[in-house]
Amino acid sequence: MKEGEPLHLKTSVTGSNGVVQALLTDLYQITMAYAYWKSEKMNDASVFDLYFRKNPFSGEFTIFAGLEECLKLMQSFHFSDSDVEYLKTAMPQTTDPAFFIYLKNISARDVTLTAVPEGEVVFPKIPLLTVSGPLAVVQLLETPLLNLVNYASLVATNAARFRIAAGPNTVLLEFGLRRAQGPDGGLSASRYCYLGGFDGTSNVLAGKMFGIPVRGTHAHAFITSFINLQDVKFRTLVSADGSREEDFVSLCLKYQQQLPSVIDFLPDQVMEGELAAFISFALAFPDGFLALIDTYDVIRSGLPNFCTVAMALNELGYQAQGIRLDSGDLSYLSKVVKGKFITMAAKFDLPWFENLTIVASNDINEDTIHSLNQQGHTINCYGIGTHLVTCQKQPALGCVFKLVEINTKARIKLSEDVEKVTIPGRKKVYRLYGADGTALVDLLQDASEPAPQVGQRVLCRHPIQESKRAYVIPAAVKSLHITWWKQGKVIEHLPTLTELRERTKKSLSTLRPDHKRALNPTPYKVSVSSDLYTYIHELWLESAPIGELS
Ligand SMILES: Nc1ncnc2c1ncn2[C@@H]1O[C@H](COP(=O)(O)OP(=O)(O)OP(=O)(O)O)[C@@H](O)[C@H]1O
Ligand SMILES: O=P(O)(O)OC[C@H]1O[C@H](OP(=O)(O)OP(=O)(O)O)[C@H](O)[C@@H]1O
Ligand SMILES: O=C(O)c1cccnc1
Ligand SMILES: [Mg+2]
Repeated sequence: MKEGEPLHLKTSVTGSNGVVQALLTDLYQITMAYAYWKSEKMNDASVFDLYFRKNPFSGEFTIFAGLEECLKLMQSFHFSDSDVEYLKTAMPQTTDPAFFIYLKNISARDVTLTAVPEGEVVFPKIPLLTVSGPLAVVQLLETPLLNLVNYASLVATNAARFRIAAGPNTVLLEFGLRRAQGPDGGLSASRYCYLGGFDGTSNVLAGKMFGIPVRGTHAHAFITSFINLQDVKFRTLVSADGSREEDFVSLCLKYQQQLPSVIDFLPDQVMEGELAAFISFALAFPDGFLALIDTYDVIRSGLPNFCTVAMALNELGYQAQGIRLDSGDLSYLSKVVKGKFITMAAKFDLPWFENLTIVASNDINEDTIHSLNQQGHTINCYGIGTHLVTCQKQPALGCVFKLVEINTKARIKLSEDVEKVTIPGRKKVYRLYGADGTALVDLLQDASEPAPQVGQRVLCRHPIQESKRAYVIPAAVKSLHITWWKQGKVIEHLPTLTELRERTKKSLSTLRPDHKRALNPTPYKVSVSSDLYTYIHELWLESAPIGELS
């Protein structure tokens, strides 16, 4: 199985999550469907946009994710006999029985879904999905589509932010399953954190289902379960080349005598149980020895014990992998560890000792990583759980699903808060790039307007504020929306998770660094064409009753 390749065939788009189904919706979608049906509006031609209004985490970008799951929903969308039987009990007795026959026969075959490709960087007000089709059916899709996009995009964005904070070369592992919001929260987090730039997950089911590399170390329980060396029952290890077999415990004890003068520790202060645990782990995984060294005392016990076992492994032709720190001052301790590794490398002429993995975990968030960067550290791998998967800094994205056109007539939703006024009509979305490949602005136009052309000046206007406008001469223009679902079929190739992860990386690389910085990032411009600006404001005036003062 290739990395990022799920077990099922991509073309089949079979539902991977049985919970995602037509009934996973709010009751009001069903009651509205009934009222539409009663007034014979159910087949009115509707267009809805799904978008968010504000980037999460005080940031200025968002990663769009969840599209493949939306397409799976489209494919499986129907009400089964038992769903309909249940709905008969949930709806009032007065409900016309013919409505349930209508419900039984609906599907997404007459729905068209266009969307930004999954993994793309997106911004407020940009329709991530535009869903058009029979009013009642598209209305019924609102809740599950929002559910599938909101958390996926939020956690993918969170992961991308951790990636930016950690830099491109640090390994990022997602350790969140135990803290996630339920089983699906855990699985979704693993999938979309990988999309957002993580390198692996501890979640084994996510590894099987999505082809994400699975990684792991061991827990404090493993260390504390060993009391002394008598707990090591099988003591021998065959060398890597198979030429000899040694009593591995004795070999470790030999190095325990040699090392104090090299890395400065007192043999009577190292914890014997910890050494026994490390030895047992090394015997089980001689090629993959990575030890959790903070159970008792990193400097006095964990680190000396690690070096002892690593040297014994080395004598038998195996290279240790590294250590994990899960408490204490991670900047200070990582530097101490690195210093000792450098000493070991020099003393024994083992260059790889200098580059061993130093994993840090323990309640790490984006700010911790920025702070560690400022202080200086030698961590080259983070294991991150709670803050990543629960998105503690901002637990919801707030995507909305708004009607923008009915029977070819544009609709607008007004609000006291001008930022909440919807952008009416069926639109097209373009991203305009500068000569150096950076994204300059996203431009929304009415679908009937001609696309902006490379090298030709376009007036880009703030959708609301009259004075905010700019001329842009794009060096490249990308139409952001693709039609994914039409006439009951997925009509585009769906990328693998690895391809989506690559897209995220590439898309983020087109964004100027000041849009991505953690503190007070510059907002990216989302604008409308001059014609769309005029249209919005005309419709706004038409739709807002004039007050009378007396
Ligand atoms: N150098 C550092 N700068 C900023 N934050 C750090 C640094 N080192 C560790 N942290 C963070 O500080 C917090 C320390 O956690 P806490 O106060 O619970 O102590 P602990 O080290 O886990 O102690 P315990 O030994 O009880 O497990 C963690 O969230 C960790 O990520
Ligand atoms: O801290 P997080 O970012 O959520 O990462 C996952 C945590 O889960 C594990 O231990 P656990 O927290 O279960 O036990 P501990 O707190 O006693 O180490 C691991 O040691 C990490 O600390
Ligand atoms: O493998 C690990 O070290 C791990 C996995 C899950 C949670 N904490 C740590
Ligand atoms: Mg913890």
